[in-house]
Amino acid sequence: MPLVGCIGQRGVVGGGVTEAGIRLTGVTRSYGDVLAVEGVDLAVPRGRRLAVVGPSGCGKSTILGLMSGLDEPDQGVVDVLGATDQAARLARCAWMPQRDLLLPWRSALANAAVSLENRGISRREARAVVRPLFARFGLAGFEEHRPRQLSGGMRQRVAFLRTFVAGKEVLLLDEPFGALDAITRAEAQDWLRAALEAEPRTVVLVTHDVEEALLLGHEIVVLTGRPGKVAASYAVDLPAAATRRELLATPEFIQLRDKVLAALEQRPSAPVAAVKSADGSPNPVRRAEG
Ligand SMILES: Nc1ncnc2c1ncn2[C@@H]1O[C@H](COP(=O)(O)OP(=O)(O)OP(=O)(O)O)[C@@H](O)[C@H]1O
Repeated sequence: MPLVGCIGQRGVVGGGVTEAGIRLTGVTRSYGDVLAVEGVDLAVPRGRRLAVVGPSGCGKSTILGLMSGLDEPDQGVVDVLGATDQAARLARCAWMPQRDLLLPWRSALANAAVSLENRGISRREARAVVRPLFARFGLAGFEEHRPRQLSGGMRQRVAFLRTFVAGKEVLLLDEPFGALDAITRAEAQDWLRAALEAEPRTVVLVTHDVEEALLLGHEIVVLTGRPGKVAASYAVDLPAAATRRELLATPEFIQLRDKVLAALEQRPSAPVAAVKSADGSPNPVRRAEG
């Protein structure tokens, strides 16, 4: 599998996937006096990738926690692949946090295999499953290295591999590259995108980085400041480009980035065409206009 192939040219939201993925309807969650998110409506078609951006503290991680089944809303419904009860949501979701949380005493291989072992697969079998994936994840030759012997980008790849082999259909990625320097982060984004193109999952990515949202999401949702509400959403429909640099320089990329930034800063931007969910229904969010 090429790690970075031809980038851009994603199918638009509405590209024929009809199965329900994740749907939040009227979701509100408070922590004591703090109203974290209010009346959130979101839909992620199965097999698609939603990027969630918003100001710090607006409830992005709260939304992931609700999807994952680790938390319950005060109001509203969280449906993950047809399941609304907490345990069933937990069973469907794998979570990748910002920090890699690798076990320092375990090799990269043993760390990546941990999620399989947690599912009751023997250590030997788990490692045999994970080992061939190391090359595909750009980690060949580093199987026996301890986390401290790996670069930040490599550690994140091991963490992602661990998340990926957990066998869950939904991947919840909470600022997975937030701790990486700019160059490593760019490589990690290209790599993750290629990995998800090769083996699609239903993905929700929380990020502060608008470029990352454009590069990795099929759709982007912008939240308001706390309490987080959906302010706008955008389909990501970019032209084909041979390289990341070319893609970032296309008028489509620049325009969309400006629209998302404008929505984040709550300043006017050019009108945006309505986005449709993959099942053909309008995604239940307000659009940035103006
Ligand atoms: N378990 C909790 N107990 C109390 N308050 C919480 C809890 N989880 C979140 N909050 C509060 O809810 C609000 C939303 O938090 P959340 O972490 O979801 O925001 P975020 O958008 O992910 O933030 P950041 O971008 O800074 O990571 C914040 O004010 C936070 O302090």
